[in-house]
Amino acid sequence: MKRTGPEVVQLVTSAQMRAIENAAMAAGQATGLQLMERAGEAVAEAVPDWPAPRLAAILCGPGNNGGDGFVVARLLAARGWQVQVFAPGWEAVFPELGPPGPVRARQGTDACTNARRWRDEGGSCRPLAALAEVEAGRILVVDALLGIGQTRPCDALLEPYWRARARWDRAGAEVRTLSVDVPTGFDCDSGAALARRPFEADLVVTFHSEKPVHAHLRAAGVAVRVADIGLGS
Ligand SMILES: NC(=O)C1=CN([C@@H]2O[C@H](COP(=O)(O)OP(=O)(O)OC[C@H]3O[C@@H](n4cnc5c(N)ncnc54)[C@H](OP(=O)(O)O)[C@@H]3O)[C@@H](O)[C@H]2O)[C@H](O)CC1
Ligand SMILES: [K+]
Repeated sequence: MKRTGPEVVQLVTSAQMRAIENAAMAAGQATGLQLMERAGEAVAEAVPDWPAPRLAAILCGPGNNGGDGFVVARLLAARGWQVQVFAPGWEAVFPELGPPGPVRARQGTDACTNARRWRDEGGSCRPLAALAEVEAGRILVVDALLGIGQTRPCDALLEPYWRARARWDRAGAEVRTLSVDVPTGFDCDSGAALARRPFEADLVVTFHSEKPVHAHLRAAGVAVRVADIGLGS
């Protein structure tokens, strides 16, 4: 987080963020894949070191936010977490997800590279509806459904999570939540809700600089951490 004064936080819009990323990539400072790996590493570093048994339920959306999620899945599995990925739109990479649905991940993206890497290293994916089968226990939910690219209502994406979350809470589960970059259900530049119940994160890990939505979240008492992913000042 860049401070131009003790109390002033410089916010960047989603368009400015993309311009910064594109400029860094064009200057050869980093590739998109390297930026995504650094983003995933920063999120994994923010994960509490819970004692086992501990499940990380990683919700991976169809864009590069979901790509960050596949990096986090790989890193947490390597650290001994039980990891389950729930990934709408990735049927082309994970046939076990069944026939394609309304959400489609684009092929040939950095996210797709990480989705394939998760698959090739033995990882699997389940539909979001399979959250209903997750036993109540010690659960970390990583929200990598939508990030700075969300633009329209996403209640349908979040509904399976809220249904499972109600069951876990009734069963007394210990649930912690972490959002990658922006909680799903918020517009990055206005902070406006894009869902009746946006994802509620205990912690949001964003990259390079806060966006306007983060100022709203901090004002509402949500913890926001800014990770440096090597995009310079
Ligand atoms: N190298 C990089 O670009 C890095 C990016 N980081 C991470 O990337 C995201 C931004 O990724 P982006 O793909 O631009 O956007 P999102 O992942 O947030 O989502 C866009 C995709 O989701 C679809 N979408 C949008 N709204 C909805 C919705 N309500 N329901 C379903 N699907 C939705 C959208 O589809 P369209 O039809 O709108 O095209 C896109 O497919 C950023 O937040 C970071 O997490 C890395 O952190 C750094 C490197
Ligand atoms: K997110």
